[in-house]
Amino acid sequence: MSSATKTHHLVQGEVGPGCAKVDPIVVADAVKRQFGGLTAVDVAHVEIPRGAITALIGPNGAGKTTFFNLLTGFDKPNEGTWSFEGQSLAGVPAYKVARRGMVRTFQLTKSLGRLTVLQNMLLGATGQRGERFFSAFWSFLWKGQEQENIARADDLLARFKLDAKREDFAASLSGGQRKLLEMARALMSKPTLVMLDEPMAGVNPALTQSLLDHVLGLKADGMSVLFVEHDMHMVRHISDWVIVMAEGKVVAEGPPESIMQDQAVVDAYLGAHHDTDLGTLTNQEIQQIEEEAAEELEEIVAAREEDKA
Ligand SMILES: Nc1ncnc2c1ncn2[C@@H]1O[C@H](COP(=O)(O)OP(=O)(O)OP(=O)(O)O)[C@@H](O)[C@H]1O
Repeated sequence: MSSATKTHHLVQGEVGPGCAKVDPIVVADAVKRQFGGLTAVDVAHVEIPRGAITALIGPNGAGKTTFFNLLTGFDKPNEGTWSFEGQSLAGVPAYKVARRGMVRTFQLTKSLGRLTVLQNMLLGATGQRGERFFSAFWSFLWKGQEQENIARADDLLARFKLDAKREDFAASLSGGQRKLLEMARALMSKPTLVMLDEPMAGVNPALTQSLLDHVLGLKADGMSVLFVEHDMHMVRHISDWVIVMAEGKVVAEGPPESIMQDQAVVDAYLGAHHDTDLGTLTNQEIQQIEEEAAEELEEIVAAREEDKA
């Protein structure tokens, strides 16, 4: 078992919600997303540090997944600006965001389970709705460098110890192996910022350490990581920085050891979950939103294809 080497000195000036980072990779300003009368995201200012592992935590419905979707171009805010590597990303579609180096993981949906592990990495097959969506998404990124893609996929499968599963249906993988496949797939496009959506959900405790090691490995390879997670063990042990959202806003941020004792954090959780443990929340909502995001991307892809025709 390896232990996490924490990255320090991430902040410039005072620590608190919206504080400036020494070297931010993402900067968001006044980003707001409303659904009808509900304000899901209302982030005044936030900066994600480069070269570090940042956890985005908060109670169910805090707006974490919506914020993920906004940053990565899978959803559009009502207002606000944000930049990645110093360049504005407002209005940039998801596949272009990914091409620029900001990639998020996707949960392995039912239809992707009917593809092999290698096909999942390449996502070249067509047929099912989900497959078409991914195929279109990734083909924009890659533009037909098939041999290179297979070589890269094989390297990644070996690194994530999934090479023996190469020809197996993804549906036959365990929960932990699926998470590894999701991570490996995200790395296909050589990202600089990897955004992991609940990497611990559905993972058998026996595989927990291996998963944590792989996330630490991303940082060791020079990538920045932002993850949404309810598993406080993971947050405490591998994150260098924690950002807390509640009711759409950033209510606290800081290093994990101090954030866990922060009154604003305790209040944010207790306010929404009087009877829930920090570590036992469900990820049902995230799945629902991902499906909605997938539908939206499909529309974007369809619109692009119409443009080309
Ligand atoms: N497409 C949508 N239509 C209507 N309401 C939505 C939509 N997407 C999200 N919401 C609402 O926005 C709020 C924020 O949801 P979001 O899923 O971003 O929170 P979260 O912090 O990721 O929660 P969880 O930890 O449970 O996944 C919730 O009240 C949710 O019901």
